[in-house]
Amino acid sequence: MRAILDAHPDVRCGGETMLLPSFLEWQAGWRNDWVNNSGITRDVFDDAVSAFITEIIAKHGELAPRLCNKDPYTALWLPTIRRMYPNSKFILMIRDARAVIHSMIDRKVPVAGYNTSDENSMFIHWNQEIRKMLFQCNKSPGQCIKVYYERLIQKPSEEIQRITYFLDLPYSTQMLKHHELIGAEVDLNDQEFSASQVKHSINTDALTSWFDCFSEETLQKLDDLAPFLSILGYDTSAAKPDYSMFADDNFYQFRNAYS
Ligand SMILES: Nc1ncnc2c1ncn2[C@@H]1O[C@H](COP(=O)(O)OS(=O)(=O)O)[C@@H](OP(=O)(O)O)[C@H]1O
Repeated sequence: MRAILDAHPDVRCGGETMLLPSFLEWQAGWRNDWVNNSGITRDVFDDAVSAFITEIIAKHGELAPRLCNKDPYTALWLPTIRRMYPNSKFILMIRDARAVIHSMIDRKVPVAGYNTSDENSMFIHWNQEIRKMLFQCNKSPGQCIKVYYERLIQKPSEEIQRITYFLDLPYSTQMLKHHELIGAEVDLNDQEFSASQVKHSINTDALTSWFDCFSEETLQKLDDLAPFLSILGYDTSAAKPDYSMFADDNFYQFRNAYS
């Protein structure tokens, strides 16, 4: 998603900072003490925190009319970020937890809170995190949209138009060709875990890469471990679900209040 946005002439996301998720967690821990007679009010602390974030985002790449940042799970801090950046907009990327967890295990992506040697606990953790992020996103109408990975890769042009409309940006066909702009408009850091895939045009290869990778026992317990999977419209009854419904023209008409 961030490479697609980077391909827009007015946008610069750049690679993951790998720092902001830990920084956001750290600053939250200090907030309990702001009324400790030190004179550091919430506003003062917000100014200091946002100054740090702005410097990192602005200076870790080229300046552009629109700056963006992509780091995993920053949506957990949506209320704090919204308060500090009232004009900010958020894209909550949603993907089948089975694919997310398979990706973390297979690529050995270290994400805080996930124990890659216990797949059941990973589904439970995903469920907790997505619940919080959906709740925050739903409480931010006009400022947060949900984008389903399974729809983005099957209907890229429609989804990208939806995203640019939400971001109040002109649609750019360059966004469909991010792979042709790597090294120019799109800066790609080979340290990023998915760099080898991002180099390709938008494709559906990763849709089914998790098939046959989980134990039968885990797959049968999914509705207990991660009830948000079916709330979000994923078929938990099949070992090899059909994702074509995410490409339906009326996909958004059938979303429930949460999804
Ligand atoms: N061009 C293109 N088309 C379709 N899908 C693509 C593309 N580039 C990356 N990907 C898939 O995105 C998954 C990684 O996303 P992220 O970069 O956000 O992940 S990560 O934070 O680095 O883990 C990762 O999923 P998995 O393969 O399941 O790990 C990638 O395959």
